[in-house]
Amino acid sequence: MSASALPAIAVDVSALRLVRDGQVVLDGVDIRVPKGSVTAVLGPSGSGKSTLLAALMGELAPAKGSVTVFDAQVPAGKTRALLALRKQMGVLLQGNGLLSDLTVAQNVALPIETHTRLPTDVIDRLVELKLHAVGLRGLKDAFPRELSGGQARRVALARALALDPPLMIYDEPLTGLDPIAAGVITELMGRLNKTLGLTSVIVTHHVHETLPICDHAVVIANGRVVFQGSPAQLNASDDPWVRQFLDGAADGPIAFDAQPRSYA
Ligand SMILES: Nc1ncnc2c1ncn2[C@@H]1O[C@H](COP(=O)(O)OP(=O)(O)OP(=O)(O)O)[C@@H](O)[C@H]1O
Repeated sequence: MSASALPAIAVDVSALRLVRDGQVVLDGVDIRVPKGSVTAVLGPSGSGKSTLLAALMGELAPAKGSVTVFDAQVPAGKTRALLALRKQMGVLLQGNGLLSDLTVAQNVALPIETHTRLPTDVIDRLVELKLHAVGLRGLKDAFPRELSGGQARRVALARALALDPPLMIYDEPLTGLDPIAAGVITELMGRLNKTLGLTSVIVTHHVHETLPICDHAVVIANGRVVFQGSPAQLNASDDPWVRQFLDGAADGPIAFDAQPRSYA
């Protein structure tokens, strides 16, 4: 699908209920991710952000409701249809998942070699372009153990971009990085979204670092969406759930040690 043929809503989550081990994690969740946006999915630890991503990637089937990505319902099970949809998603998960025995270039080449039959010289050129996009062309022959945390995350980002997916999904991309490396990754996520014409969904609790590159924000708490709108609207919100999360207050409606709720 060419970028211009994509629908205006990249990800549409409707009346979604997600259950893990008999416990309702999310219920009645409606989220619309506008095409071309950088959308932050925010919420306290254990609120269900990663569980939502699992549904987006077809790893967890809805107990109720639906998830569509570029107008296609996310298929259940490890089907061919799911594989095809997953090729449209570049995913940067917590931990970089780089293979330690492979060089930087070999790590980035892996998805291209797996999913295409392109000749080696074309793959080499594509890898060079992806590494250039994250500012690491000079490190193509390095091994993961020789990289700093920020460099390793940039390599993982180049690999996530390898197949030119129109949708990027980031799960806690700033975790474990020092403030400078976190700033570099944040700037890259925003710049790549713009220059490559992507849609990005960033799951994070790094609110203040991430919001400046976002044009849409969703806050999840207590198993539901408590806010959806622009970063300016988020900052202006006086909703007690939103305020407690943004201000990092110990007292408020969000329980510090929330128990999962029973599946009714
Ligand atoms: N694989 C799993 N099996 C069973 N329960 C799970 C599983 N993964 C998460 N949960 C439960 O689902 C709830 C939501 O967890 P989830 O990891 O989605 O939250 P989160 O908002 O991503 O948290 P964090 O910010 O700490 O990563 C928690 O109660 C958690 O214990």
